[in-house]
Amino acid sequence: MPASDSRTSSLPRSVLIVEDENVIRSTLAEFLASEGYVVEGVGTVAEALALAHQQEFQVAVCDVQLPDGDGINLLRRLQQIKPDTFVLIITAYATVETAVEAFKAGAFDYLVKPVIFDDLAHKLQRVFEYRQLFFENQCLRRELSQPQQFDQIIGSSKPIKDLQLTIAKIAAAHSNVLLVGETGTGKELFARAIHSTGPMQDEQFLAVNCGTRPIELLESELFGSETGGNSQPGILRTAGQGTVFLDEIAQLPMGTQTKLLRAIEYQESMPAGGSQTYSVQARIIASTSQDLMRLVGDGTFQEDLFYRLDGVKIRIPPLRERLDDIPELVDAFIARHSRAMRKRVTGATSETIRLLMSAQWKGNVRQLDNAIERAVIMCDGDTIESHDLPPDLLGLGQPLPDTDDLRSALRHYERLHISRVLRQWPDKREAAKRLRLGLSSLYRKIEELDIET
Ligand SMILES: Nc1ncnc2c1ncn2[C@@H]1O[C@H](COP(=O)(O)OP(=O)(O)OP(=O)(O)O)[C@@H](O)[C@H]1O
Repeated sequence: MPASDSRTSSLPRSVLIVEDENVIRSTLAEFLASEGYVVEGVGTVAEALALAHQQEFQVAVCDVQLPDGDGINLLRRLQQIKPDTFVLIITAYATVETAVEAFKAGAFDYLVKPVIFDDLAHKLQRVFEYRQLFFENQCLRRELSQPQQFDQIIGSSKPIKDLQLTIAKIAAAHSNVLLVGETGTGKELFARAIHSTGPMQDEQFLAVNCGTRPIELLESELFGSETGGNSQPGILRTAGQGTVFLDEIAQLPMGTQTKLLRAIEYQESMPAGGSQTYSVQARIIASTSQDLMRLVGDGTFQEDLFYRLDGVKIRIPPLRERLDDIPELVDAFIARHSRAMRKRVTGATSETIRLLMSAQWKGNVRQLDNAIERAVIMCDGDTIESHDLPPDLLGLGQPLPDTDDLRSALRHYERLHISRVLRQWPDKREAAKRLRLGLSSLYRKIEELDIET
C-alpha cells in the first residue's frame, strides 16, 4: 500500500458521504461536521469516484443503493484507486447476505438505515482508531523488515554493486587497502564493511583521523607510549588481528609515515620510550580524498608507503556518478531521522526526488543525509516536499542576476536550468529530449551560455 498524506493522524479526519437522499446526506454531514470531521457529501457513484480522484478521504460512508450503481461496487472501485480509504456501508436492511457481501468486498463495518447518530459516531471512532493502529503497525513492520545497522551500505547502482563485489573479495584476503574518494562518499563506511565481512570480523575495528592531533599525541595513539604520564598500548597493538582505519592518511606527518611504513613492512613497532618491539598483525585500511601520487611528486608523501598502500586501491565514486542510489538513500535517511525525531515522515514526493537527483552533492552522501535530516525537521505532513529541502541545494541560494534586464535574467535562469538537467542526465541526447530541444540546439546553448559539462 503506498504512503499517502491521508494516513497521518495529525491531519483533520475527513469523511466522504455517498448518499442519494439529500435530506439524509445533509443531516449526516451536519452531524459529522459538528463532531469535528471534515465532510464532503455526494449523491452518486460517479461523483464519489470523481471526488476521490481529487481529494483524500480517510473514511467513506456509502449507501448500498445509489442511482448509478451500488455501494459495494463503489467500495471495490475505491479500494483500487484509494486503498488507504476505509469504507462503512449503509444498508436499508440488516440482512446477513448484505453484511457478508459488504465485509467480503472489504468494508470495515456497516450501518443500518435509519442511521442512528450515536451508532455512526461510535463506528467512525472505531474505524479511525483501527486505521491509525493499522498504519502504525505497517510502519513498524516495514522498519523491522529492514536491517537497521548504521553501517549498512545503501545503494544498488552499478558502481555500488561492483564495489560490494570487490569488497567481498578483498575482505577475505586480510590485505591492506587504500580507499580513495571525495569527502562524504562513505570511505569509513566501506572500511567498516571490509572489516566486518573479513575473517577477523570479531576482532576490533579502530579508527584514527590522521589530521586532527599534534604529532606526539598521534604517534603515541598509533604506536603506543611508555613515557610517564602518557602510557598507552597504541592502536596498532590494541587492534590485534583486527583493522586499523587511518582516515585522511595524506595528513600524516613525514616522520610518522616512516614509522608506519616500518610497522607495515616488518610487522612490528615500538612504543615511544619503550625498549621492546611488539608485533603488528592488524589490517591497515587507509583513506584519502587527495591524489597521493601527486603528493609523492610534491615530496609530501613517502613513495614507499604509497606503493605499500596503493596495492589494493578502491575508488569510491562521488554521488553525482551514481544518482540512481539517491531514492534508496533518501528512503533510508528518512526512516532513520523520522525515527530519531519521533515524526511520522514516510517518504518524499517524486518532485522532491527529481530535485535531489539534480543537485550537485559536493559533500556527497553526508550532505544528502544532512539535507534529509533538515527536510524531516521542516516537514509538516508525512511526505517530504520540495520546499522542505535546503534552498541552496535547489540552486535557490544561487546569486540573483545582477541586472534588472529581463533578457539577462532569462539567460541566467536558462543557464541554471540547463546545468541542472545536464547534471541529472549527463547523456546529452537524453538531456536534449528532457529539455525538448534538438541535440544541436543543446550543444549551441551549452556553448552560448558557457555551461560546464
Ligand atoms: N552508501 C551509503 N549508504 C549509507 N550511508 C552512507 C553511504 N555512504 C555514506 N554514507 C553515510 O554518509 C556519511 C559519511 O560517510 P563516511 O564518514 O563513511 O564518509 P567519508 O568518505 O569517510 O568522509 P570523510 O572523507 O569526510 O571522512 C556517514 O553518515 C555514512 O554512514
